[in-house]
Amino acid sequence: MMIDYSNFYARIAHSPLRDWLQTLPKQVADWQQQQLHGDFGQWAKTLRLLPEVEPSEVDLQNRVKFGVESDIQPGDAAKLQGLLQQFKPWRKGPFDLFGMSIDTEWRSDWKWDRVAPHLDSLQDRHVLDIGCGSGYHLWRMKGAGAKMAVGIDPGQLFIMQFKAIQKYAPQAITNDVELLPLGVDDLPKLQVFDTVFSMGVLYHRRSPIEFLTQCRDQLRKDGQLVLETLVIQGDEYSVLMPEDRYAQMRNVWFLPSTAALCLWLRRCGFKDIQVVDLNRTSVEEQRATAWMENQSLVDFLDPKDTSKTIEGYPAPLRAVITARRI
Ligand SMILES: Nc1ncnc2c1ncn2[C@@H]1O[C@H](C[S@+](CC[C@H]([NH3+])C(=O)[O-])CC(=O)[O-])[C@@H](O)[C@H]1O
Repeated sequence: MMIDYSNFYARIAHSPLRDWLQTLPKQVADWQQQQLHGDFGQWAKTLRLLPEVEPSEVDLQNRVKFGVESDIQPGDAAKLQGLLQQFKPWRKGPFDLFGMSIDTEWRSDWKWDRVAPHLDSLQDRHVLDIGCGSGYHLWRMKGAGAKMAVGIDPGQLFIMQFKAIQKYAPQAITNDVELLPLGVDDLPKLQVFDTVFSMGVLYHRRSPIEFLTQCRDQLRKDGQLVLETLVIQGDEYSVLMPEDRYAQMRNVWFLPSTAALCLWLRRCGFKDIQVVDLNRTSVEEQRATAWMENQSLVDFLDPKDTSKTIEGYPAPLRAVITARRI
């Protein structure tokens, strides 16, 4: 029932991430022993049943695609589809495996398209994605030239989905892209990453200032932060805290204006702070699909006025902000 991260530990032993080995293996071992989700055993079994298939083609530059239809026997294709459906709901993607499209709730590729033009080159960089979900963007970071793309996320179904996709990545890539079962509070101050992404996480944190400080503590000097989060319209003193749910999401705490967020970033030790994108989330970008059959954004907006959530707050508006560590 264990997930084996020993290849990853060996991979980072001779990399700038080597100091992580002082805490990481023990944290992961404790997690495997104590904190596994009730369905984890079943998920691990599903993972082991996935058919062995070698991809003849890989595309991480325009999409996340491993293999084409002719790489896989029809029987195995049906088996693959059935097994991957056991990891529903698939929220972040889409993924293209041997001609099969995993059509996820989110078009995470659209988010990538908004972020990518504003990145310092990822060529040969060590990159961290805090709260990476199923790891869709990790693959795109690798596709953009990163030496290593490492994600952390405590969501165990996301980890299983990532492992299922990773199984079909060629060996040369597999070792450079990893998702670790950690929350942001589990990270030591590594101060080594060239780029730190955190997309869709800040509003889930009770203490956003502490969170921004934790992001900074992973960056080397002059390293780039890429922050994507929900914002509201307003001046530098405007911040929304929902009374309870926001667009039906629990655990939503602070939605600042972009001006307030820039102020927070200045106070947290960042420079070169730029709001590079502002986007109202559309019901085409976040919607129910065959791979995520639950309710989605259209159900979370006021049917009479879609500029509002069903709770009466401004509908989701997302900003991308880049900054560098002082
Ligand atoms: N303490 C924590 N530490 C790290 N991650 C956490 C923590 N708590 C929750 N998460 C993770 O943060 C992610 C937020 S989703 C963004 C995914 C991707 N980045 C995207 O931009 O599409 C957006 C949303 O669901 O609202 C989830 O995968 C959580 O498991």
